[in-house]
Amino acid sequence: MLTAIRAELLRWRNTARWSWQGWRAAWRSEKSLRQWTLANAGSALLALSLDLTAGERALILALGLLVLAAELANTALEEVVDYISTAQDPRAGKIKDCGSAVVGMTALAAGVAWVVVLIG
Ligand SMILES: Nc1ncnc2c1ncn2[C@@H]1O[C@H](COP(=O)(O)OP(=O)(O)OP(=O)(O)O)[C@@H](O)[C@H]1O
Repeated sequence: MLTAIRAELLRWRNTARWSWQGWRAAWRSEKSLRQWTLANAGSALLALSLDLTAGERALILALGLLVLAAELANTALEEVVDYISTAQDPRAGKIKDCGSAVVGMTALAAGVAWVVVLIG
């Protein structure tokens, strides 16, 4: 039992380490991740300083993190496409454009949440 718990803790530690590695690699190469992180920090600061309910704050903070997650997934998609081939192909373009649209949709969701929270 103790061995199984130890193995599971080790697995979590490795998962956290590899996730951090992924974040750092994306941070180095992706200007848009850095820009979204900055925008998200501003949004989070605003959400924490305004007189919002806990639910409203939770929504704004969670959607902000979702934008960053989408940007990471988009980066992963782009890397996979370029790893397979850097040749021009409409399917490669479609994959990249859909990845980009995922980020756009999450950003739109965060924007809509802000508008509804502020205006109602
Ligand atoms: N291998 C490819 N084949 C066809 N079209 C491609 C290919 N690679 C990129 N494109 C298209 O070229 C345009 C620019 O894509 P690219 O990945 O270079 O943008 P990017 O500036 O790196 O995007 P992001 O800001 O999301 O990192 C997109 O419309 C994309 O679909």
